[in-house]
Parts: sequence; structure tokens; C-alpha cells
Amino acid sequence: MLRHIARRLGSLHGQQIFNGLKGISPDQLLSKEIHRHLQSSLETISPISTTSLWPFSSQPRDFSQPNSSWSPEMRKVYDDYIGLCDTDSENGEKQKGPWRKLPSYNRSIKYATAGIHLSKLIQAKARLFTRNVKDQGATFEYVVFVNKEEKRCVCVFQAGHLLEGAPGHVHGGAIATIIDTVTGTLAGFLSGPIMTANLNIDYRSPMPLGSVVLIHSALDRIERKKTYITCKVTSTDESKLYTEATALFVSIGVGHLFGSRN
Ligand SMILES: CCCCCCCC/C=C\CCCCCCCC(=O)SCCNC(=O)CCNC(=O)[C@H](O)C(C)(C)COP(=O)(O)OP(=O)(O)OC[C@H]1O[C@@H](n2cnc3c(N)ncnc32)[C@H](O)[C@@H]1OP(=O)(O)O
Repeated sequence: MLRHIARRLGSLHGQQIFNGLKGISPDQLLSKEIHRHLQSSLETISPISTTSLWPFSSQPRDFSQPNSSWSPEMRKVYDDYIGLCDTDSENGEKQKGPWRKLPSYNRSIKYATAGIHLSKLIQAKARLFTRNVKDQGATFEYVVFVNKEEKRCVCVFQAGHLLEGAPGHVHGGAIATIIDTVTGTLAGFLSGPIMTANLNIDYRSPMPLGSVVLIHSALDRIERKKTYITCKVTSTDESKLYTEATALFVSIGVGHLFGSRN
């Protein structure tokens, strides 16, 4: 069972937050420490220990694909970045691009319960905050492209009409949410499992509802367990600055998800 979980965690490579685990084999994942955490957490959650611990179907849906709610501007920037990702040339050869599109799912990990076994109802209903409204275009339409070499990412974000704060403009909490998501995705990509410890935001100009903006995030530095990320939100032509932010993410052991602080 433990090997099964480790394999499942290993297959989280498609999941942004665990991209930093790339290259780590299931056997390496099963270090003594992780083995101890998984063992002790499984002992306390016997009702689920006999069921599958993987919440996704084998082909989880990627919600960051173009859809009919995307404005021409959103689609154009998406296409521009897709053009900078790996492509198949006419003779069938792969051409390496500096950017990579990350998939975006609507579920987090079912059993990240901070030590509490969530009810089956909550497990079934839990959805990632930014992907919990089915109505396309109503809230967060976004796609993240990452540049591994430059340790930075760009998110193309279209702010839907249900994100209103000041009349006709995007709520500051919604802006904080997407910044947390994008900076957290980059931190997770670079450092493995992390949690937000600190997020500082300067709102420089109001963002009209329906805007398409770029969220540029870059690694500032890594110090021991701390990954510092900087962030700027601009118009797609980068002439207008909407928001600036800095974020600190602290690396967590897999045990943190299972209720241990180590
Ligand atoms: C969890 C992962 C989930 C996986 C999900 C996968 C699917 C993802 C899908 C899609 C991606 C979307 C991406 C989302 C991203 C969003 C993430 C969030 O919003 S997370 C929710 C909000 N955050 C919390 O609820 C944290 C609550 N706080 C804690 O759990 C702890 O306080 C924690 C982990 C932040 C720090 O734990 P300690 O305090 O035990 O860590 P110590 O080892 O003592 O500290 C390490 C270093 O960090 C500094 N530090 C800790 N907290 C600090 C702070 N607030 N400010 C400054 N420094 C701090 C300490 O001083 C220490 O520094 P020195 O190494 O000694 O220099």
C-alpha cells in the first residue's frame, strides 16, 4: 500500500504543485521519513486504507484549455506562448521550446486533511478554489506557462464577471487568490511541496472585470526551506502595471499533509 501511494504521488508530475518532485523515483519518495508519516497516517485513517488513495481518474481534465469564453486577446496570448513551447516540426522531429504549458485540474489531494479524516461528503465535493465554478468565463480563466531555465512563469488570466469587488472591477481577494496560485505553482515547480507562509500585495491600479492580464512570477531566491517569489501583474502589452507582490513559500514534508509538522 505504501509503495502504491508513493507511486501515486510520483505520478503527480502533471500536477503543478508537485512538479518539483520530478525525477524522484517512488523508491526515493519512500524515504524513511515519508514512510514513517504515511505509515502513521494510515494507521489513523483505517476506513480509507483499503480504498484507492488517488482522487483523479487516470485522465484528469485540464481546465486550462481554450474555451468559448476566452476573448480574442486571451486566445492570442495563449497561442503566442504555445508557439514558444515544444512543437513537432514538419519532419516529425520534436523542437524544444523554452516554455511549457502546465495542466490545471480542479481537485487538490483528497487526503491532505491536516490530520483530520474528511467526511466522504467533503471529499466528494472538494474542488480547487480557482476551478470551482462550472460556468465557463464566470470566474478564473487562466493558463500557466513555465520557463524552467529562467525559473519563472507567466499566467494568462481573464477575470470573469463573478469576481467583482469595486464596481466593475476585480475584487482584491480574487487578485490575491490568482497571485497565490501562480506564485505557489512556480514555487512548487521549483521546490516541491510547499505552503504559502507570506504574501504581500500592492494594488497599483484597478483591474476592470473581463480584463486579460499577464501574471509574471519569478524566483527571487531559495534559502533553506524558504522559496521567495516576486510577481507583477500587467496588461498583455505590459504597458500597464496592475499589481505587484512578493511571496514566501515554505517547503513541507509530505507528513505536513497527513497531520505531522515535520
Ligand atoms: C500543501 C500543498 C497542497 C498540495 C495541493 C496540490 C494541488 C495543487 C494544485 C494547484 C496549485 C495551486 C497552487 C496553490 C498555492 C496556494 C498554497 C496555499 O495557499 S497554502 C494555504 C495557506 N497557507 C497555510 O495555510 C500555511 C499555514 N502555515 C503553516 O503550515 C506553517 O506555518 C508553514 C508551513 C508556512 C511554516 O511552517 P513552520 O513554521 O513549521 O516552518 P519552519 O520550519 O519553522 O520555518 C522554516 C523557515 O520559514 C520561516 N517562516 C515560516 N513562516 C514564516 C512567515 N510567515 N514569514 C516569514 N518567515 C517564515 C521560518 O522562520 C524558517 O526560517 P529559517 O529557515 O529559520 O530562516
